[in-house]
Amino acid sequence: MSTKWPEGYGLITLDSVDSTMLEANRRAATLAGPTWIIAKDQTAAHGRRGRAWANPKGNFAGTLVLQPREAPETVALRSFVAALALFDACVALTGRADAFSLKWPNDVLLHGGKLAGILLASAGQGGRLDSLAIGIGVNLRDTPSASDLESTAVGPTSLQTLGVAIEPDDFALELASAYARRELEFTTYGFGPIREAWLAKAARLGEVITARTVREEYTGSFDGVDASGNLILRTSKGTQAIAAADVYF
Ligand SMILES: O=C(O)CCCC[C@@H]1SC[C@@H]2NC(=O)N[C@@H]21
Repeated sequence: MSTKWPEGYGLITLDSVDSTMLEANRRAATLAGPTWIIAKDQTAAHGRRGRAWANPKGNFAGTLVLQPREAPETVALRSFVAALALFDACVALTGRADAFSLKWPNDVLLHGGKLAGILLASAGQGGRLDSLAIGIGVNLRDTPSASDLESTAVGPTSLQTLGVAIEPDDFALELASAYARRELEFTTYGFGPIREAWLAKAARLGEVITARTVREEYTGSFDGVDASGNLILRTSKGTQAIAAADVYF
């Protein structure tokens, strides 16, 4: 059976935009339901911690805008929901479950290289969120050049390296459908099954990794992810639960 656009999800497609994240911010108040904003080209795409995101045409770039009802800490767990949906879409389109893995908090790796990144941004006031924007970039065809990346970053890769040519529109359909399924799982059963599924695909679980926060660096055994989505690292100074960091292998 061919994949269908998920019921209840809107779609806005743009030829060119500065960033689908900025477009999501401009449009959020006018959107009544979950909506994907997808662009063929972005002129000012950005990633986590304000880094530039290279977005050559032929790769996938989109932002899903949601109107969440939960507390902010629950809303933030959608970073794992989105990562799993990305994983699902990649497997559905390539048939290669063995090739992909997940890197905390929300990168998708292909044979250990960075295939896709996710960026979350929320808007709201007084402890209540009015909207959540989940930005997703996937190297379908091209990878950024090494000179555009930090020397310590995981090297980039693309789906093309698997010998499959996937058009952005086809990827969008598969991703939107996978996201809708994972979102339903999350809102019905909570974070538990999402966390289990994420851990089953986690890269370097049980191995020694380094997490760099704004102020500190921790190296230790990657013991898992807790019920709040924190990275659990067993270090020589004890077990650390880390809420936000860049991870290095
Ligand atoms: O790994 C990261 O740092 C996250 C990268 C997120 C990039 C996507 S591309 C679509 C959306 N628009 C942006 O400007 N950023 C996100």
